[in-house]
Amino acid sequence: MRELKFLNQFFWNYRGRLLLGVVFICLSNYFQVLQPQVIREALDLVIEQLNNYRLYAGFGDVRDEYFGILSYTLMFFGGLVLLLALLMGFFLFLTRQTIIVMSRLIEYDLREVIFDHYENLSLDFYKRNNTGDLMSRITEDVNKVRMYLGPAVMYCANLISTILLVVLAMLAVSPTLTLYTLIPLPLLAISIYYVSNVIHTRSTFIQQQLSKLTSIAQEVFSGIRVVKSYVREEQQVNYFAEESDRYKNMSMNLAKVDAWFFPLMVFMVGASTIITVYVGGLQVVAGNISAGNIAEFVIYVNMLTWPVTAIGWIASIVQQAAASQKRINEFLTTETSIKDPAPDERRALRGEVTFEHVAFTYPDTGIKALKDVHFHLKAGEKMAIIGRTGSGKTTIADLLVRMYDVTGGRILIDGKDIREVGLSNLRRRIGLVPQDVFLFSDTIHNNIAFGADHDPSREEVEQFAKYASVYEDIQDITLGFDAMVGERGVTLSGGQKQRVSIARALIKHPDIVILDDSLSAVDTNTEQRILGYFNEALADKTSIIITHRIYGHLKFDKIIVLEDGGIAEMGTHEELIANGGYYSEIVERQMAEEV
Ligand SMILES: Nc1ncnc2c1ncn2[C@@H]1O[C@H](COP(=O)(O)OP(=O)(O)OP(=O)(O)O)[C@@H](O)[C@H]1O
Repeated sequence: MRELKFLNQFFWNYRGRLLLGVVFICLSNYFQVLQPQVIREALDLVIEQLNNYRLYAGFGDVRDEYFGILSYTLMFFGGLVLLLALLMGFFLFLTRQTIIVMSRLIEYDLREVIFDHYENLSLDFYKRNNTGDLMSRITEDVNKVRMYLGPAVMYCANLISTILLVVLAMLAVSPTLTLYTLIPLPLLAISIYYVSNVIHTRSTFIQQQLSKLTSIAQEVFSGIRVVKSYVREEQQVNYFAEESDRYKNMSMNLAKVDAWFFPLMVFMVGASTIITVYVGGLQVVAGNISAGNIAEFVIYVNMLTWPVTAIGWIASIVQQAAASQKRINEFLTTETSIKDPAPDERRALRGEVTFEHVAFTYPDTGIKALKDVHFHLKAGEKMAIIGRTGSGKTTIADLLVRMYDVTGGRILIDGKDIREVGLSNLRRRIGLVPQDVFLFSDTIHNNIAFGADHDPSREEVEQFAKYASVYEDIQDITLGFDAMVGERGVTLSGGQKQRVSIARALIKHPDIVILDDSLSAVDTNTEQRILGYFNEALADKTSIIITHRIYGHLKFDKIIVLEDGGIAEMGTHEELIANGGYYSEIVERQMAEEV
């Protein structure tokens, strides 16, 4: 329950609504409790009038008069009960409008807080936790917490005020009858609590099985090309059927327990009613209470049924909410490992990059990705990083934008340790085109404009698409720049995606550009055009190009060859050719391929 304390600040923010909600629920219950009293009065009066009516059996006129009074009285009481019901309903409406609306507002705030926190967490957090888990905490767990914020709070206030008002009204009539009537109710609360718990446990398993089914289906449909080409349809159907069967059995088990819920409730309420009628009857005979009081008590018992049943239900909701809030808090208390020392910093970078004996070990796997990497790039210089797969090239790019912090040595930009410069400013000023291109499910225009700090015009977006050599490709698509990409849109080829991603990085007007293997899927002519832009428009910008291929079109000031996380070769094209190492090997291989 400690976990739920976190939510008190949200209750405090909406304290006005909460307080009003409690007042409304008390008023609603007050009018509800008046109803049985009116009914009792009506019943007692009817009995009395009936006796009188019978008494005047021989006196026609007086009899008729009594009959008139009786029907008038009944109508009056009927109207009164209706008025009370209306008042009760009106305040119940206001209760829901305050407490349930409050819970929805808190749910919204909570989601925003979690989303905002998620976004600020570093990449290693995302590597440690899978996306499904992150999603379920922000959706399902928040939903469960919402049940506590709204319904549980409302039913709890309802429970307390109903019990208080009803028991006070009952005690005013007969303490003995009250005691007898209330005996079965704690039993009802306890049994409902147990049944609710069993229902909850089984529902959780069902929920898990359902998400398993969903992910199986999703994976099969996403990988349908592989499934079809390996003729594995039947195998997948069987697997799905097996899991589906398990889901069905679990649901059947739940249905059995569910079936107990209402009979149990009806049984307990029935027992309470019988006791009331029996003990009440004895009291009427003894002259302690009136016959109308029995009817009044029977209505009270019915009034108490739902709130008492709700005890078990509330307890179950609170338990689930506490478990969910614990999971949410786990992430909310996770601090980002990448701190921003100057969030408000905004300045251009000159573009001087220095790696001083940089070492880096991935935090979770312990893989030593970089060892003693040492180089210096003057502002405006162009550098290529070449190396076998897994040699640490991407790691260099990630460290430069502080996706991770170095574990040894330091990285300087314009002579300053990057851990001391503004993180957002650093990322804003570096245009990184990552190796695994990701485009949002949005229009091509918006995907490119995403990179800009301002809201760029169509002309500007088109201009950068031209620089990235993807303009003509986009023109060939029916909707052009307004075409959607992603799951429900056009499918761009690997090379087109890479170039859209380059346009997105360039529209930032970055001071340092890093291309991480971003030209691997483009042909030589296109590559030539893109690199032409680097030679001309970006001539004074520092550029780092990670590649498996040698680009003859761009004159690199420095080329480094990485091997097992360390620099194996470093120099200009001519120097490295003269060296006769890995670099000259690929140059030779590439030349042979081109021939
Ligand atoms: N997020 C990560 N967590 C743990 N280890 C990682 C992570 N990313 C990369 N590695 C490991 O670090 C090493 C260097 O990887 P890196 O991606 O920098 O290589 P690369 O030279 O860019 O390879 P490629 O040319 O295939 O893209 C590899 O051994 C890789 O397995």
